[in-house]
Formats: sequence, structure tokens, C-alpha cells
Amino acid sequence: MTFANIAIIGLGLQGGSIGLAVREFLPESRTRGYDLSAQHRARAAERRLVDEVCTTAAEAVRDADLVIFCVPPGVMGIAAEQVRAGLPANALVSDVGSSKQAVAKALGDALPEHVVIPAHPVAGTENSGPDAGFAHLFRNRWCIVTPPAKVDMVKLSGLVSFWEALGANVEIMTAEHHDLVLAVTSHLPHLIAYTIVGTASDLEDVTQSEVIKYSAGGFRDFTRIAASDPTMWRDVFLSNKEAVLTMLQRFTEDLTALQRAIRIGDGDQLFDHFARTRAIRRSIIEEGQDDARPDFGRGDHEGR
Ligand SMILES: NC(=O)C1=CN([C@@H]2O[C@H](COP(=O)(O)OP(=O)(O)OC[C@H]3O[C@@H](n4cnc5c(N)ncnc54)[C@H](O)[C@@H]3O)[C@@H](O)[C@H]2O)C=CC1
Ligand SMILES: O=C(O)C(=O)Cc1ccc(O)cc1
Repeated sequence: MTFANIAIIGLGLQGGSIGLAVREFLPESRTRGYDLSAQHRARAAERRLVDEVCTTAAEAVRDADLVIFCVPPGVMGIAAEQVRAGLPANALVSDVGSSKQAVAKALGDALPEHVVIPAHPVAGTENSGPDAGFAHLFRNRWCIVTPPAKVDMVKLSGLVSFWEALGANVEIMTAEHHDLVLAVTSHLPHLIAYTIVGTASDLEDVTQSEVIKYSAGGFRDFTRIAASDPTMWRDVFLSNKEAVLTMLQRFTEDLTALQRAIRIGDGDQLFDHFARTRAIRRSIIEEGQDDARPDFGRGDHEGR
């Protein structure tokens, strides 16, 4: 099953990248897009992120057989309500939200008559808006698809093929499992980055010049992550609250254990811990899941 008319709601990093990637990898498909911001619509048209930028959401979904919501997690339901009037009955509804249970519920509540199959491309950057997108964002990255227990298999396989055509490797799991895994691999790291950059800034009377001067160290990586979009990340934490709080509890216990090892001078514990984490990093690189690969996302994008 291929999609002839794809509607993209939200023309920022994700929506723009999908539009550009469809033009490059699925040239037979036609794309229409809508964004709430008139400024973003104008810029999306200038960059030709989609074939046609529409001034209403209902117009963008006209004739669509696939609609992908690419808006912050907290407004998925509102955005879905905006397309209801114009959405063809047979259209598949999907999204790219970073949390899945809450987003699936919001989309399902707003569009109860439609097939909804949520997805999450685990591919992004700290940049947002219509200037941030690029066609190769999804190349060699995971896209996690979280179908409901009873699902239209033809539409599911169509969605899997769609993401594979854009270069992604697709994994299927429940929304609940997704939210737990991503809480520790993505959401918690962002929370830690937001915290450390805030802490350093609060100490700025003492350290301001040093923070800038020595930011080529590990701190620089944290500032990149902590520059990520505030609206989106506020919504991620609020929409995946339970899983994030569970993982934060575990993290806090492990941090306290390291804190104690430092206080009592237990060098063996520190060494063993750091040796274990180094091995994890090396295994990630061996599996080819690392952004630092020479060919990753380069060429048409300088934002990383
Ligand atoms: N930033 C990242 O690295 C990743 C983000 N995601 C998910 O993708 C989704 C979109 O994120 P980005 O593209 O990064 O954000 P973005 O901020 O670049 O784009 C979102 C766009 O949605 C528009 N918008 C807001 N409310 C709207 C509405 N009601 N109707 C239509 N347009 C509306 C905004 O004007 C903006 O242009 C989020 O749910 C996020 O969790 C998923 C993977 C990676
Ligand atoms: O920029 C980074 O390091 C990211 O981690 C990008 C990212 C942000 C949110 C997601 O749901 C998936 C990927």
C-alpha cells in the first residue's frame, strides 16, 4: 500500500523533514501541509517543504490517505479536531510525537472513526521550526511504530513501508513499552541537560567567564541538548509523566550511590561504573547507532 496524498500538520523540524524526504524518496506521492503559524507557512512555502501549503488544516487533509501530525505533544488533540471536518473516512492517521500513550489517546478521542497508528521517529536535533528540516533526517534512524492491539494490517504495513522508504529502520512495540524505554533513553537525558545548564548558569557570578571559556568540554554537549524547543519538551514531560518519574527515581538512587562512593573514597566502585558505561558507548558505536558516524545527516544540513 502506497500513499498518494499525504497531509502534514505542523511544518517544523519533523513535518518539514518528512515533506522533503517524501519528495526525494517517494516522488509519486503528493504532499499538502498546514501550520498554525502564518510565518511558518510562508517560510515552508519558500523552502518548498511540501507541494502545497494550505491556509486551513481541513484543506490540507482534502483527499489525504495519510495524515501525519507533527505538532508538539500537548496540542495533538486540538490539531486533530481541526482536520475532522475535511478528513476522508479511509485516511490513516499517524503522528511523530515523542510520547506515545497520551498522544494516541488524544488522537483517538478527537478522531474516533479513523484508524490511528502512532509512530515516533527517534531522529531529531535541537533545532525547530520550518528552517530546521532536512530530507535525510531519518536515514538509518529508528522509527518506533505503536499500533493498537487490534489494527488494520494493510494500513500498518503501509505505514512501515512509508518510514522504510524515508530511510528509517522500523520497530513495532506497545505505546506503554515505548514510553518507558524513551523515558530513560531520551526524556531523562534531556531533563539532566536542562538541569546542569541551569545549575551552571545559576552559579554565573562565580563561573560565567569559565562556563563560556571551557565549554568545549562535556558541558558543551549538554548546552546543545538544553537548547531544544521549550514548548515541545514541556509537553513531553507532562505527557509522559509516570514513566519519567519512575526513571528519575532510579536515576536519583544511582546518583546517590556514586555520590557516596566519592564521599567515602571508593575508587573501585567509581572505576567499575565508568568502565561499564564506556563499554556501553562502544557497543552503541559498533551497532552503528551513533550520530558521529561520518555520513550521518551531513551534506544538506549544517545544524548539528
Ligand atoms: N525535535 C525533535 O528532535 C523531535 C521531535 N519529535 C516530535 O515531533 C513533534 C514536532 O516536533 P518538531 O518538529 O521538533 O517541532 P517544531 O517546533 O519544529 O514544529 C512544530 C510545528 O507545529 C506548529 N503547530 C503548533 N500547533 C499547531 C496546530 N495546532 N496546528 C498546526 N500546526 C501547529 C508550530 O507552529 C511548528 O511550526 C513533537 O510532537 C515532538 O515530540 C519527534 C522526534 C524528534
Ligand atoms: O538532538 C538530540 O540529541 C535528540 O535527542 C533528538 C530527539 C529529540 C526528541 C525525540 O523524540 C527524538 C530525538
